[in-house]
Amino acid sequence: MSSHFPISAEEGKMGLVQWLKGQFLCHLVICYGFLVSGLLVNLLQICTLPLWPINKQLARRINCKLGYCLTSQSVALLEWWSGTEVVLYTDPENYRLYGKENAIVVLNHNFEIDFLCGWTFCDIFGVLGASKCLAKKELSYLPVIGWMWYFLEMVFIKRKWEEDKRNFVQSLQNLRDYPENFWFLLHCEGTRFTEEKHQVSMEVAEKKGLPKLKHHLLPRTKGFWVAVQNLRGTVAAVYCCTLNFRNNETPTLLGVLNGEKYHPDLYVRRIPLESIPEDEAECSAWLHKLYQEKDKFQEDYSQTGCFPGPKVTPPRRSWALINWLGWTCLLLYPLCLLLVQLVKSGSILTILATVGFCAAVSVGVRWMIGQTEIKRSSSYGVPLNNK
Ligand SMILES: CC/C=C\C/C=C\C/C=C\C/C=C\C/C=C\C/C=C\CCC(=O)SCCNC(=O)CCNC(=O)[C@H](O)C(C)(C)COP(=O)(O)OP(=O)(O)OC[C@H]1O[C@@H](n2cnc3c(N)ncnc32)[C@H](O)[C@@H]1OP(=O)(O)O
Ligand SMILES: CCCCCCCC/C=C\CCCCCCCC(=O)OC[C@@H](O)COP(=O)(O)O
Repeated sequence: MSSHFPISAEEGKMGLVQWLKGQFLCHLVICYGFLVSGLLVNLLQICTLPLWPINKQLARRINCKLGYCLTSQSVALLEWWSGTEVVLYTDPENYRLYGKENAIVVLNHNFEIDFLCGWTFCDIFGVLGASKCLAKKELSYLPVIGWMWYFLEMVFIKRKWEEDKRNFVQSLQNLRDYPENFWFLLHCEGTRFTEEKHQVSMEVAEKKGLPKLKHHLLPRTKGFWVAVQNLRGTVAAVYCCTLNFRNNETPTLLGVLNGEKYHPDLYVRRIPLESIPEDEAECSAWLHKLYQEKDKFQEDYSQTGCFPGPKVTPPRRSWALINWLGWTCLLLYPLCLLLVQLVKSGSILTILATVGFCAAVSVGVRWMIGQTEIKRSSSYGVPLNNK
């Protein structure tokens, strides 16, 4: 039934803006800016190679800034384009420490944009350029983003412990003299939540005599223990982070690109590193208990729509937007000149080449976005003991 109330000018304007955000041409411009600036960032990172043996700390700092130039574009997309506001539930005493110390972040892995929400918090607390993650090896091959991570000393693993352990320990040791404050993200579940993986991991829990989890896969404990042991003295605390979205939202990166606004809530508890057991078996049991608590928070959230404790909506920083607009203007200018030349020339070949270029940009970024989709998740974790 149609409404009899006339829409106001303000509503009309909002409708137009929302319509524009869904248009392919806007997406093409955004993706073009992201890809071309990303390749330029990669190129500049390569140029820092000769600096590493001479002044490693300076090379690292420069790479953090370059990394920020690229990663913050996707933060700007979330905060300014889609209008998503991240809400933080945490102890105000701890809030003051965020961004001022190194930390290991333990986060659930249920959502396609959990990495993007993580980056947004990193930006809010000023650690985006230096933020790191224990990531599957496949991500290191991602054009632009994966190549950038190589210079940011991200830790990649094949999820095969015997093959990983040497490189893993060495990469963690390298972080001991990192010149900037960093957060090291660990998704202890090791893969994204699917019903099938959940069922398999709960069979493992049963065999191990552990309580079943409803909202998480059973955590794999080795990576956490090794990270804690190797980062003692470097990292001050573990941030136990539990992320969920209001109204049962299932956010996607394509949704963000289409300007859809989401409502993420993050509950953060700060746990001093000294309070975590050193012994592997005790540390493992400690992590299982942590996940049982996290599961309870998620269950309560699904009933009440909120996490415990005071909440705050930290203000978004303008840097991400300024950086994004700067790159867009810088890269749109030559593109516009090229298009004008193109129209003037009237050459079919040049027009075809341009259309081909646009199609390649669009397909390339669509493929990258595909990597974030849970339906394309790896088979890790199914069947039982599959690695
Ligand atoms: C204030 C705000 C604060 C914070 C804001 C939040 C975040 C911001 C922070 C930073 C952002 C930075 C960057 C993010 C950007 C992008 C990247 C995003 C995501 C990438 C993430 C990934 O790629 S996840 C995949 C890779 N990572 C991992 O796998 C890590 C977890 N895994 C481990 O740690 C593992 O231990 C391991 C891989 C190191 C080794 O695994 P392995 O299996 O060999 O050993 P384990 O001992 O751990 O496990 C073996 C035991 O497990 C049992 N088993 C068998 N099958 C299963 C099963 N299906 N489920 C559970 N358990 C299983 C098995 O029986 C073994 O048991 P035993 O008793 O025999 O030991
Ligand atoms: C201006 C903004 C430009 C918009 C275009 C943005 C394009 C960015 C595209 C891709 C960013 C790639 C980031 C990849 C991070 C994916 C993290 C992830 O979720 O990995 C999954 C891994 O944990 C577990 O894998 P499996 O579940 O075992 O399989």
